[in-house]
Amino acid sequence: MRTPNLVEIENVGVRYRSADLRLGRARNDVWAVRGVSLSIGHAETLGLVGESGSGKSTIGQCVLGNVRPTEGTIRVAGFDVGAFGTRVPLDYRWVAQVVWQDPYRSLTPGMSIGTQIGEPLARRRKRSRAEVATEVARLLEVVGLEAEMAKERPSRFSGGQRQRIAVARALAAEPRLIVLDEPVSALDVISQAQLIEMLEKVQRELGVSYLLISHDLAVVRHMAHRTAVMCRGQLVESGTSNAVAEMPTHPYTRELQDSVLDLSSTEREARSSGRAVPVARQQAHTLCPYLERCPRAIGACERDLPRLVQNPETRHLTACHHPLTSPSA
Ligand SMILES: Nc1ncnc2c1ncn2[C@@H]1O[C@H](COP(=O)(O)OP(=O)(O)OP(=O)(O)O)[C@@H](O)[C@H]1O
Repeated sequence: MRTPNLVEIENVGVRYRSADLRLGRARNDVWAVRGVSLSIGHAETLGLVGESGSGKSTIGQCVLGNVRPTEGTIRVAGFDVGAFGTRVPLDYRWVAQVVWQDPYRSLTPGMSIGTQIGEPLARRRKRSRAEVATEVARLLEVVGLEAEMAKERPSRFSGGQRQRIAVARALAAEPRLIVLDEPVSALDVISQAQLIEMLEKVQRELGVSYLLISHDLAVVRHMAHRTAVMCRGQLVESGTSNAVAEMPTHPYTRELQDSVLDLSSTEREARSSGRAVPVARQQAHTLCPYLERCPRAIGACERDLPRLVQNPETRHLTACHHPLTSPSA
């Protein structure tokens, strides 16, 4: 039976054990994400935005089955992904694939791209060499490259072309979901636009879903049907991409929009003045993750963790005691 959502993430928390602690010293575990609930529909793109360290990649790794959540559940196409052991089952590799920011993470430098795209094809089902070659040519065409390029190695290609090859390799597994972890941030503006257009075309034609991880709200707005905003491991706002971009209700989302670089204005200010960047006061995520930087903080913010509630005007969810569209904003 086809469920309404391909991906269901419920109340997920991930605690990393500190790797560099020597025996005899107290553990200093880090909750990278806490209390995160998200869903992704069939043929839908969910954009996950937030500054560096907000927990986006951790969510992506959980969805891929590479990181096991400490708490909560993750279901993807009927797989209980959160319950996987140390090895991701092969069957699940045909469900979820990834394209990294740096295509060299997905591509092997010394191997022709045809061999690399063909490898999952041959493993997925029995095919003759000729069938694999035909399918590789078709996939290259799907991502806007020429069939003859199959015999070339990755080093011959530009960054944008390498990302197309990485997408073709992911598509060879015939996945239902592709995690796109900062797929365009290493590219120039023109290559970014071309890659986004290609990914959208692939989605329309194949019905694949995307989890798009990015620090760039503009890219996410353009490509994602819905946007979820993360701040220090917590979800602070989510809704349709247009609503979140046009009428952000969480002050952190507004700050992200106003940031030109991948640094918050507070951090830029702090760095230029030599002040220390404020660190989260609470590890247990019992208060708003944005509290110490928020220009709109009120008494309630010092007392309780704001829950995600639906904004009556914009219809999207915001976890804020003093949201931007409240009457007193
Ligand atoms: N393997 C790990 N061990 C310990 N801590 C980790 C590990 N991976 C991530 N973290 C910590 O978890 C938090 C979230 O990191 P994560 O990479 O998920 O954030 P992000 O939003 O994807 O950041 P970036 O955009 O810089 O990749 C950070 O504080 C990070 O230092």
